Amino acid sequence: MMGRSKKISKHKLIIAAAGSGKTRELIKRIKDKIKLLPPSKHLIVITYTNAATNEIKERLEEEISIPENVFIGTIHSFLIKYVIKPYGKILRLVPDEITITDYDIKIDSQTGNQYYQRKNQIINALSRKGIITYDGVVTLAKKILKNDVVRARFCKRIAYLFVDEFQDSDLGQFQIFEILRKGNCTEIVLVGDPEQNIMNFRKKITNHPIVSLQGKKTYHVECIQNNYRSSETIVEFINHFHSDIKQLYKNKEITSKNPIVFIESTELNQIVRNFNDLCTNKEYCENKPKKRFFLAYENKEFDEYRINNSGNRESKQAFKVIDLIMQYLGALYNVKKSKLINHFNMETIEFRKRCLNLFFKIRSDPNMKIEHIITYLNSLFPHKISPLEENTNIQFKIDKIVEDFIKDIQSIDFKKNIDNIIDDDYEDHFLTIHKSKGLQADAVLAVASTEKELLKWLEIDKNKRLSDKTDDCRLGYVAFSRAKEFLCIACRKSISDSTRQHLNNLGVVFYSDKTAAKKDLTYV
Ligand SMILES: Nc1ncnc2c1ncn2[C@@H]1O[C@H](COP(=O)(O)OP(=O)(O)OP(=O)(O)O)[C@@H](O)[C@H]1O
Repeated sequence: MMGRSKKISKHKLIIAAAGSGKTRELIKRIKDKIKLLPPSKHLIVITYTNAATNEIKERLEEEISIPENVFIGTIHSFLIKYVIKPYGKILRLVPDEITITDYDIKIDSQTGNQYYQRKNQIINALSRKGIITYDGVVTLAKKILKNDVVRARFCKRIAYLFVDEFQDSDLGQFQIFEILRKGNCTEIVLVGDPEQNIMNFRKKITNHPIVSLQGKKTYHVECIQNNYRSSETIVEFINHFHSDIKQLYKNKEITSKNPIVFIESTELNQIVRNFNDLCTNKEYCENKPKKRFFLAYENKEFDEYRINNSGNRESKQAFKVIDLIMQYLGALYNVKKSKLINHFNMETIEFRKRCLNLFFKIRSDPNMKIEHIITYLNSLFPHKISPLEENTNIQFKIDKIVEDFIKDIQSIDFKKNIDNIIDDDYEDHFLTIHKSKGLQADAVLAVASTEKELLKWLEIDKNKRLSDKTDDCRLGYVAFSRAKEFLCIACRKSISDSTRQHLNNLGVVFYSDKTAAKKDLTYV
């Protein structure tokens, strides 16, 4: 609590953990400030990615028309528009023609300051020639802003600055925000989550300002404690790992109480199989999850599974019908089943929809003639099966395949499979944890490659989490907090008794094929 005599800073640092609705909060505050924005001043929203830029623009546009003096974009595009283009030439720091490249300068065998000095020399030499690298944008902007007149003008122009995903700003970017704060003309709102600072591999910052600013008076700190994304069990679980916030479960629509499950296998195919089985096992997962994330530090973690299951990545049960249709389509179009989607050049979801149309068409008329099915297939998919094939052997073959196809489709136990059939928007996403940031899924499987990595994910000591330079602790938090209803964890190496005990203390339940056999579970 602030003492009475202490002035509360007009600048705000909003700490908002996973699933707290940061974007919604940000948009609300931006809208409020747009109302107060004089036409001669600007409001700036800094985002971390182009996708985030588009999302904020789209969501704002749903409610208001965005005025000309509102800028939403990455720090780089902001600095190019507001610093480099207007002032770089006047100060003769860049020539008339400039080219911005995303080329990254890599220098070997030099460390620390030496590395940065050398890198800056190259960046400066290139920018004098009009070639501005991605890294060079911030460096050049800071150089331009050293000029007192330019800095004062720049600061005066900007009335409001919002920074989304502040935890991902590096020191150079933070120095720009500091220039604006010290300029005293700008009100600043920084929004972020210290526990989701996972971009440190770019530039090591031991004590990121999102942490250090919390102990200072320059920013008034606000915490958003609500979690609108996850079930009560998941909110409780992820609370163990957040260093600043204990979140409150707020999405009362998620009533399921699915446990957090540790899958005991170390073999990837089996881990994935167990996970998909658990997703359809009401004892563990009340509602069958439609969107499933498979997360690991590296993409290649799941390669082994994906290669073995290409074209059929999804759970066997959910895709029995689609799989059967694909088998026949493969035979009719003379293409390998796994190559069909590519062959038709279609999105997976679109392809599945058409398969289902075909399914319902065949089911709708038990006496449908072979040539009608072929005509229908020709209207459904971009390549033709010609019923007038001159070679009668081939024609006979096609007829026979279609005949068997009809029989098989008719014989499917409709009631038993209908849930799976209409499950056409079932989605599997294999992602690195980094890529999953900002996204959410009904069910998440997070696979650690070693016990050491797993233990980092499960670290509950705040100081150890804060001093983790590798991001591993926070990567665990990001992975776990993507889940709405169901979270499973696994490890590719066997784990020790003490790790089991730790998982146990965290309320995690264990699952293996043996557990299933013991319980004699029947899957949906
Ligand atoms: N005020 C709210 N009321 C109800 N639902 C909300 C509210 N704010 C957000 N949500 C919903 O909660 C979910 C999580 O929100 P969102 O993805 O914006 O969180 P976030 O803070 O960006 O999380 P993360 O940092 O993990 O990406 C979304 O499904 C969103 O629609």
